[in-house]
Amino acid sequence: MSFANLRSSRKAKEARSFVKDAVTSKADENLPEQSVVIAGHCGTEQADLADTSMATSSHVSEPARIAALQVRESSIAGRGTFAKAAHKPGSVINAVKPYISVLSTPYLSTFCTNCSSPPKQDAKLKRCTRCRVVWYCSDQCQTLDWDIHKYECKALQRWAESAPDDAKIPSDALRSLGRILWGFKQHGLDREWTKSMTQLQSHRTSLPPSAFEPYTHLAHSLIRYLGVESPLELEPYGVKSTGDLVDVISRFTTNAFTLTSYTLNPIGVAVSPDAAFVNHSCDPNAVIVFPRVSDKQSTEEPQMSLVAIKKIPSGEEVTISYVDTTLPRELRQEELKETYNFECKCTLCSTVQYDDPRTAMYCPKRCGGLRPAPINGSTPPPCMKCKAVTGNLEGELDAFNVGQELLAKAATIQQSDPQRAKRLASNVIDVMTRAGLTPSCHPLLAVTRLHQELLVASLSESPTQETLDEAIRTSAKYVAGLSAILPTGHPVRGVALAELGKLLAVDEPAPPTDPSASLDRFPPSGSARLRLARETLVRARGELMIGFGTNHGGGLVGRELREAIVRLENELGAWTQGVQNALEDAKAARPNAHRI
Ligand SMILES: C[S@@+](CC[C@H](N)C(=O)[O-])C[C@H]1O[C@@H](n2cnc3c(N)ncnc32)[C@H](O)[C@@H]1O
Repeated sequence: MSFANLRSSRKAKEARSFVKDAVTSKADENLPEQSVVIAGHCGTEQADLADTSMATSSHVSEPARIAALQVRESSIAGRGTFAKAAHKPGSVINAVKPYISVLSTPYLSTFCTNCSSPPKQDAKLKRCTRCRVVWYCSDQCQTLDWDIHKYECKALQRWAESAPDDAKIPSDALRSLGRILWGFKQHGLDREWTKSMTQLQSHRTSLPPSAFEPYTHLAHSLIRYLGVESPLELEPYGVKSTGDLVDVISRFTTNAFTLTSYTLNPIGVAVSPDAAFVNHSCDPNAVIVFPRVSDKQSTEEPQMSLVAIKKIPSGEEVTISYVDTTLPRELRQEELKETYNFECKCTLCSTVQYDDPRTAMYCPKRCGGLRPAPINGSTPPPCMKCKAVTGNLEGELDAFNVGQELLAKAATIQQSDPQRAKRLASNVIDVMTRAGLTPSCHPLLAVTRLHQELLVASLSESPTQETLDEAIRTSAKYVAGLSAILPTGHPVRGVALAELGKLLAVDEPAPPTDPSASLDRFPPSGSARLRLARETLVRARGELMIGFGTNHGGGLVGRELREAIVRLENELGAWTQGVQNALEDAKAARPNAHRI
């Protein structure tokens, strides 16, 4: 069930709330200064929305972004991107529409192929009537995409005619490569578009043997998808040899970004030379996000935005992470080697991190200290505070192995059998927690995330108090784990906090009749819960203003939260007002009571 549905159930209750007068919103007082008028109890909704779009449409202008960055030789690797001015956390260093973006197959009918937006409210996407594969939110988006889709459309139809039933739509990689090559043909081989794309790094001469088979397979499929029958027919695409074809594929795999929805769900692939010269660090000073810059549909979306999450002095190299930085060193290194062909030597990777939260366990004697997770075949590391060593090494190693195995299993069946996946996740969490893993330790953090997603998805139109509270507790554990690893303002942290805040703000289906009984339990009930929801949402919004860019108003999630905070303010006001009314009513009914 979506948060939107849960929110609408809260709205129904608001209509029944016992407010006497309009309640003044206090949300403004706690929101960052640059935020504009908040849609509130008075003021027309239209006027407020206009303000919002004005504040958020001022993303980086063309001259500003050219002035902001410099690409030059880097001490990390090859070419790197350097800041030409100082940046604060939340500063949008660059925001551009990618050269190509492609939606993953499950999202083709839910997002527009041109602007990656979901349909406007009460509207539907329109499908291309010829290939019946891609969908658009407007005629304008369809027209703009036609330059490339005119080639793609025929290729998709041809592919479907000969493909088996379960592969009627080519993979994301194949559709992306098709768009890159048609781009070369459409723009011209001597044009800026093509030149920028062919300047991107290729690993053709240093590909590991493990890449030969997938590359060969992709090359064959690409030739079939393009519908070419002889090598000569590849020349208009700038491909004159097998080596050229390997270059195209390698440039794509080395420089592609995951296209995400505004809440960070992966929905496809994007490539842009404007972002491709940013090197990797496991402790980066910036992120790439797709925040949705304006509340309005825009053909300029998706805006691929490079946002500072730490202070970046002028002249410093800008870095992002190519992989999930909540993973421990070995797993990050494995993925970087496999996909990007390098060994990371950043500080996090090259120095021994005894206190790395990604591998932290509690002291076996529970003295309050932490210790690194044991590794198969090595002496178990002692607690860093009291030096105690585990007496249950085998049990702990088992917990890690079982955790990793069951995480993979639960992830595989999460769509087909969510109930079983939920039970599996819950059991694994128990095993790992009993073994002493901290909430940030891998794979406990990953299983907690999966469990939280499954719990939220299973909340029905009328969730029970028990299921809602369990979702809140799991969300809180996930936020705690993330907060130990990611810096303040990291967009993943901001979105996780926003999810927790929204869950806390959902109507309690069956709150305890005596609210004082819930004072020391988590989550609390009644007004204490609403206050916690508000605090969490305000904190989330502060972090989103960094992670999705201050100029972007914290992205669409940040802008949505601003409205959620106002609604909560009103409701909290209603509680206070209601209690006051009740006290006044009681006093009026007993005029002489105070004389007793
Ligand atoms: C998206 S490109 C980044 C720009 C690249 N340095 C260039 O000169 O075009 C990714 C490639 O850069 C190199 N690279 C990026 N970050 C690196 C790092 N931290 N250590 C080593 N190589 C890195 C790797 O070869 C990787 O496949």
